[in-house]
Amino acid sequence: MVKVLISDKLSPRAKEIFEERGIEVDVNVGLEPAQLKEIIGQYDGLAIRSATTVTADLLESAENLKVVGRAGIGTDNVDKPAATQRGVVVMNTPFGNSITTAEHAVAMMMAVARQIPQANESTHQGKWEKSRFMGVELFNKTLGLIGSGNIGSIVADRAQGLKMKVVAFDPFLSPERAKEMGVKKVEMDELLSLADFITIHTPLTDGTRNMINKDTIAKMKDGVRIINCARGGIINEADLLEALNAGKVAGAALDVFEEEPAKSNPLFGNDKVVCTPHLGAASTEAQENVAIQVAEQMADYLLTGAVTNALNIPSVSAEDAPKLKPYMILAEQLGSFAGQLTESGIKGIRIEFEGQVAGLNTKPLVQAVLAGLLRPMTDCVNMVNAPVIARERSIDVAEVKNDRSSDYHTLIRLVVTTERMERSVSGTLFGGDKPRIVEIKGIGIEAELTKHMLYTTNQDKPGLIGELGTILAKAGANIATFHLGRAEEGGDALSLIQLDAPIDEAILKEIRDLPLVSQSKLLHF
Ligand SMILES: NC(=O)C1=CN([C@@H]2O[C@H](COP(=O)(O)OP(=O)(O)OC[C@H]3O[C@@H](n4cnc5c(N)ncnc54)[C@H](O)[C@@H]3O)[C@@H](O)[C@H]2O)C=CC1
Ligand SMILES: O=C(O)CCC(=O)C(=O)O
Repeated sequence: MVKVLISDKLSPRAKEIFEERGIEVDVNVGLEPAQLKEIIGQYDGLAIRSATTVTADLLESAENLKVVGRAGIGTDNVDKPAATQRGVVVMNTPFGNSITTAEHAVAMMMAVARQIPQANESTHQGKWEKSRFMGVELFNKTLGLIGSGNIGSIVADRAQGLKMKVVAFDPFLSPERAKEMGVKKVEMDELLSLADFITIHTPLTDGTRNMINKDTIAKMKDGVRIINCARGGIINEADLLEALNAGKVAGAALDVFEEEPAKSNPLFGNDKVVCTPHLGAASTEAQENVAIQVAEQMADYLLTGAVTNALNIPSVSAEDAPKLKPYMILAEQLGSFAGQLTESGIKGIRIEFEGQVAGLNTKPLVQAVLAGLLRPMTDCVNMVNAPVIARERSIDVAEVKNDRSSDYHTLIRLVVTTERMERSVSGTLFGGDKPRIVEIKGIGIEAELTKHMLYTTNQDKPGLIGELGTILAKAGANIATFHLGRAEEGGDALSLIQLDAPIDEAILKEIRDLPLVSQSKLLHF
């Protein structure tokens, strides 16, 4: 019998749905990691919220596990690459708690504007401190929205109802969507300088971790108020505390913390800080929505193989699957390569299929490219919803097929046009099933994309390889493979270096500071 464990507090509807579908369910909330590891081997499915952390170590003991279902949005508590490697589908429920979380952000903004929690506590103590609690109005103030996806766009709508002006920074926000939302699309620095209130609605990724720090706070208006109902770790808590103490930041409202559960935190006890214990999604309605949705999705997958809202696998029919499998990996890698390098709004992409691949069902491949491309920007993208998300973000997607082969018997080329540039990347299959990159920005290069890749563009001049090697050796970073390509002798060149382990930002900076280097970035696959 199929067996599921619910390891976080979910609405009882989830258990009922599993049971109605003939699935055995255990509910065991609050397990220590070691206890969970001990029992996880019995289960085909694991239903969680944010308290359970699904690590590579846990997955090693999960020999029967087929699906992890997150009743909620953020899946930063799940090691998705490790789950993918073990063939475990990771699903989330991308929309069930968006309204509730947006409402919490608005409530937190009001609470910090009028010091409601502090005034509440004082009044309960019988102090009647009318003059202590002087607030500010929201009317006519500028709200800076960082991240304008599902939750951010609802917050923008509600804030406009309160007659606030909304400016938004989101690399994926198109001018058309900004207009539709009634917000002004701005760059990050402009947002920081304009906003009276700043609210964050991005996932926690390598790109957003520590985004609000000493430097970004310095660019904010004096007396700014900051709201974070997204994820801890996006705001540097030590830097925020310093800015609160210096009076630069007038108040902060935080639902999420660097370390959760947050039992102690340097910001606790600070009179300018309003805190809630990760309550963004905590409404009866949202919890009912996400519990029902996750149970239905997991039951469908476990009983019929149907896939909805999966973050790490494509939806493909059983017949096409074996033929498409190596191409799916290649397509996702090409998208991910371009997505990780893209730092401005994408206007359009063109996917060209040449030779053998042009004769296959390329629809899932387009979806795989899009999912790879959009994943660095949003937790919610999967092979199924990637085209919808691309459409919502006004990204034009064009597909070109040519069954004649050129230099390679089969080739996928991705061309991404952003607000600033056009970038192409192509790949083929070696030996019928081994994905290889064969071209980047018109420059020929042959490389396998593995877990940690250092991508560098530079001028083709003697000495660079030695300098790169020296920096990496000094940092103890082992080079597994080294691939080079150049447009012409002495011209633009690039390298893809496969590393055994990631390198930190300081080493990357050293590489970027080399006179011959124009760009260097660590990519993960
Ligand atoms: N406090 C709570 O209980 C809850 C927190 N969340 C958090 O809220 C986050 C956002 O949720 P949704 O709006 O549903 O996700 P979404 O995927 O619809 O929107 C996220 C947006 O952030 C943008 N983004 C990514 N990197 C960015 C960057 N560096 N700068 C500016 N924008 C960037 C993306 O382009 C995207 O538009 C989730 O990832 C989750 O971590 C979600 C639900 C409940
Ligand atoms: O499940 C919760 O309470 C948290 C929800 C959340 O953070 C999410 O959906 O990303």
